[in-house]
Amino acid sequence: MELRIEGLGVDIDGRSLVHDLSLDVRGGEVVGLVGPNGSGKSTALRCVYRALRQDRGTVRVGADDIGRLPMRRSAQLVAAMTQDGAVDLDFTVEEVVALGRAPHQRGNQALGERERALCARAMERLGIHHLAGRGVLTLSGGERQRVLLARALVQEPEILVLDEPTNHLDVRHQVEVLSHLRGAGPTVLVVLHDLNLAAAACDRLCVLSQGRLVASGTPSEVLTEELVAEVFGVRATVVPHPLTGDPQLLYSLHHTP
Ligand SMILES: Nc1ncnc2c1ncn2[C@@H]1O[C@H](COP(=O)(O)OP(=O)(O)OP(=O)(O)O)[C@@H](O)[C@H]1O
Repeated sequence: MELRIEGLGVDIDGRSLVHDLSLDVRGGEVVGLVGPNGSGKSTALRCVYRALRQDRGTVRVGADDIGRLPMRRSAQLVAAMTQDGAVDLDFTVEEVVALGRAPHQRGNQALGERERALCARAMERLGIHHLAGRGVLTLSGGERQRVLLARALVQEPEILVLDEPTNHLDVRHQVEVLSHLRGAGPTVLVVLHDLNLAAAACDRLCVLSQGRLVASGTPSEVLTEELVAEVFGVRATVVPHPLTGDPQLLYSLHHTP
C-alpha cells in the first residue's frame, strides 16, 4: 500500500520543525529519510505513526487519511520501530513480540496457532529465538532493537516506519536488519544516519535539512559530493560500490569543506 505525506507542517513553540513536507512511498518500496541531527526526521515520522499530530498537511495510507481513522485501524496499518518504543516493563521477549498482534486481537484473547507461529518465525528470522524467555530489561541494546523489530513485523502492517533501527547494532546485525526491509512485505519509511547503509538498503532517499525536503531520488541521484558538503558540512568522496554500484561515501578526517 502507498504512503503519501502531503504538505506536512509541524510547529512547536513558534518554531517550524517540519515545513511543507511532501513525499510518497510506493507500495513495497523502501525509502530512507536522511539528514543532519535536528533536521526534523523523527518529528515527520512521529506524524506517520500518530505519536504527534501535525499542524498542517495529511498522511495517507492508500486512500485513507490516517488522522481520521480509529486508532485501532491505524495501528493495524502502520507499525513503528522507534527509539522511544523501548519497553520498560519487565516482560519476556516472547511477550513483547506477541504485543505486535494487539491491534488485531480482541481484549485479552489468547494468540491462536497462526499468531504463535508468526511470532516464532519473526524471532527466528531476527536471531532472538534463544532469548524468548528472557526479560527484556536484561537484554543488550542490540538485542532489544531486534525484539522491537520482531514486534513490528508480527503486526503485519501495510506500512513500517523505523527510526534509526540500526542504532546499537554491531555491523553484522546492521546489515542483517536492513536486509530484512526489502521484500519484507510492508512499504517502508526508515530514518538512517549511515549514508552508506542507506544507499545499500533503500530504493530512494529523501533528504531533510532544517525541516525542509532538499533532495529526493535514487541513492545515486541524491548522494553527491555537493549535497553531502552542503547539507552535512562534510567533504566526502563518492565511489560506486565495486559489487553493487551503490554510491558509497569515503570520508577524510583531515579535510573540511
Ligand atoms: N517536543 C519538542 N519541543 C521542542 N522542540 C522539539 C520537540 N521535538 C523536537 N524538537 C526540536 O525539533 C528539531 C527536530 O527534531 P527531530 O528529533 O525531528 O530531528 P531529527 O532529524 O530526528 O534529529 P536526530 O538526527 O538528532 O535524531 C530539533 O531541533 C529538536 O530539538
